[in-house]
Amino acid sequence: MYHSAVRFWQKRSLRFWLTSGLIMTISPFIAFSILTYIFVHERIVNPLLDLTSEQIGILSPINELQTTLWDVSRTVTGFAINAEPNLSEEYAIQAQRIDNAFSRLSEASNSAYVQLKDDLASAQQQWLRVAAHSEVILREPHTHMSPAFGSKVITFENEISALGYKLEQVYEDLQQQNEQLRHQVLETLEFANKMFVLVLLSATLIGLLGLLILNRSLLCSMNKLTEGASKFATGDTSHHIDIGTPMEMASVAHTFNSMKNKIIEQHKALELEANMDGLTGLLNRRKFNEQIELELNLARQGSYPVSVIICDIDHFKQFNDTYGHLDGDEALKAVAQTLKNGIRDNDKACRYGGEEFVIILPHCASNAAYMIADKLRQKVASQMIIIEERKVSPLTISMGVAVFPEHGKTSETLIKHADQALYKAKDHGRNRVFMASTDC
Ligand SMILES: Nc1nc2c(ncn2[C@@H]2O[C@H](COP(=O)(O)OP(=O)(O)OP(=O)(O)O)[C@@H](O)[C@H]2O)c(=O)[nH]1
Repeated sequence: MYHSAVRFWQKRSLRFWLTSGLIMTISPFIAFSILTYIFVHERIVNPLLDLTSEQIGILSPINELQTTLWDVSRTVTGFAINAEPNLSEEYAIQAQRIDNAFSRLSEASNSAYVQLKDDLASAQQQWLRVAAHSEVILREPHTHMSPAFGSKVITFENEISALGYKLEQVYEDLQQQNEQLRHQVLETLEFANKMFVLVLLSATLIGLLGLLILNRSLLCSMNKLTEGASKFATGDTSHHIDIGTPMEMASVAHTFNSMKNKIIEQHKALELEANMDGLTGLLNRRKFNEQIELELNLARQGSYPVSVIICDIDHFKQFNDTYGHLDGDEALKAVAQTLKNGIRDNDKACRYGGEEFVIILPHCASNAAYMIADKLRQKVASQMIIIEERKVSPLTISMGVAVFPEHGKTSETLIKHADQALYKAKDHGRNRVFMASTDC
């Protein structure tokens, strides 16, 4: 379990870690904006909305009060004019309704502001006065309108008008405040919503921008580095990793490029060493075997001749015996240099072994090959060997020439025929060139 969890995390990419880091960085801002949004709703918007609902709850009983008050006014003045006894009962119902409305109002305005409570309390006092006046009028057993009764009715009308006016004032004030409050709540709500969306959007945009910057600066460079390294690992040595930014990655890329160039140089040096004969500087036998196959393949495809010349220094044992092995090495180097200098750039001179050399001449038919071989032979024969700053007699070489395809179609048969021609040259007195015969 622990190991699989470790493996899971180890397999996560750099992009994963960067994205996670970025999300973790912006998440406090998002959390903060969500909490602020909730806070604004819970602590500001919702209480304000409750308050407006409460005010609406107050407006309706006030409205009912106003209507009933007009009914009372009609009932009492009606009684004063007509003295109908059933109006007293009607008044009692209306008064009860007003009392109920006042008690509902006092319950509903529990958390309302002080001014409203004062206004309602004063309205209730006024109502008590109106009720007292009403009861006095309704108790009066009159048959005609006396001046005293008339003055009571006028007082009642003044009181009830004042109460009606007062209630209208309270109603309008409350309605106005309610409108203002509702407007304020809606503005706050709109602002909170806008801020919330703005914070969320900017956090997302910042996150995306951060990802984009990281992607361009780090991940792209990282990908270039990985791509360069894998190309190099698969043998593409020409690919150059080009990273400008960030500085650290550019430095890694520069170091990688330098390291790659160094490895290429070392590889070339090793390859050269592996293909070269240490003493003479010519290609060695291993490289010759590779090269002859290559040239013969090309010649088969291009249908052109390839000549092979095998050379062997004459009486080299004797030279060694006379001057010593070290001077023999010097002589071998001198002969090798003469051979190399006497051929074209496309031709290949190799040390076949001991004091034996082999030369590959692509695009060279038998006549030309013979002439080249003889020219080389003459050059070697005419070149004085210098031993310890004194000239000694030149060495001579014997040579056998075989040509693809007339003397052989494979490297083995070509070498075999060239070798046989070389033996003939030795047999016929050395320092000469022999062409392989087609019948051997
Ligand atoms: N100094 C030196 N001598 C070498 C080297 N490789 C081979 N030899 C010598 O070359 C000589 C070859 O002798 P042989 O095979 O008898 O041939 P030769 O004396 O040249 O006689 P022919 O080929 O018949 O003319 C031997 O004495 C080898 O020791 C080398 O790298 N350096």
